[in-house]
Amino acid sequence: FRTIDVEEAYSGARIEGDKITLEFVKTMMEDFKNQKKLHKRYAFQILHEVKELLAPLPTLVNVNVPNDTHITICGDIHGQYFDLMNIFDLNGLPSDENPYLFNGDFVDRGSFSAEVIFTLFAFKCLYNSGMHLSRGNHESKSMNKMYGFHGEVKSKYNESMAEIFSELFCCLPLAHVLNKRIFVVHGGLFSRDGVKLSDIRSIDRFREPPDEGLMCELLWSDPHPGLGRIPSKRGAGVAFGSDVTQKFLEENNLELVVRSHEVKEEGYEEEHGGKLITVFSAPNYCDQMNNKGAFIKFVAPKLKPQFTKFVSVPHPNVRPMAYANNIFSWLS
Ligand SMILES: O=C(O)c1nn[nH]c1-c1ccccc1
Ligand SMILES: [Mn+2]
Ligand SMILES: [Mn+2]
Repeated sequence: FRTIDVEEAYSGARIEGDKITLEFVKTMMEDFKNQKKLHKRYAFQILHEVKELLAPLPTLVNVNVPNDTHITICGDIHGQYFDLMNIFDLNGLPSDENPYLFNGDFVDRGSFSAEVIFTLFAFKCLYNSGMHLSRGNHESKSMNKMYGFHGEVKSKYNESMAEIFSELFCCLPLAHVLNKRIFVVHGGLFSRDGVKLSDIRSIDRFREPPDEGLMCELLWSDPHPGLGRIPSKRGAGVAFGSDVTQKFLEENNLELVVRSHEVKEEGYEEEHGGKLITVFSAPNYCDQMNNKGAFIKFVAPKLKPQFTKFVSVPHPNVRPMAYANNIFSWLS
């Protein structure tokens, strides 16, 4: 990226002296609010830097939340940049003192996905322990080609940048554990008993999500209110019951599963007798679902979930899926 010159006429956010600063990120967020694009030089610089932070991470990341501090968990954002800005208005900007964990599905569907992911990645570069990112099933090349992110990046930036995003998504961790007690993952649990945290840590995540196995199920599974396992309506992952959640928690000495991946009318839902929480942070999803968004704040040492619900905010007149290039994806 250092070989890309920045024209005099460029009036947008600039990274001075090779260091990403809070001032740069704030200016970039303002530019994005005004539908301005980040200069390719700085865009490639963020992607280069964040790869160096993501690639060395373990596939299962242990996050420590010291006593009397907190962490905020957000679910699917799906390119709804103006609702992401609203979350930061409600709950403060990310920082080492106000850390966030975004639990996958940052992109696709909403037509401001590039702005969402550049903002999340820039905060990761700025405050490494203030921004944690889990992979969702939409952080994948096949989904991005069908549901808009690939087309959006090609349209706003270029094809090579779209390829770099696909590479970067393969570096994202697949799950996090807060204080060795709360398991956070985008999709859910498994088609077999006996999965240990060490099995998850051992997954080779540097690939597109497979159609079956632990990595697929972490990104695709859904809870169901009954017992046992039934086939998933999505054709990937499994629908797992409250006994499956209970057994997984017991076998791994955990207290709670927090996952996302499903729209919820109130933005969140406590299921499986309170042992599993779904949190979804894209309000009025696709400009049509009329759902609320939510985020969860956990304060140590109790780590009792504190829910905040919120409604959607206005956004510029660009419809969801505006960059999807597959007519069938407009029909779904
Ligand atoms: O696009 C979504 O809403 C979504 N979020 N997670 N998974 C999906 C999805 C997957 C396949 C087909 C349709 C939606
Ligand atoms: Mn989703
Ligand atoms: Mn999902």
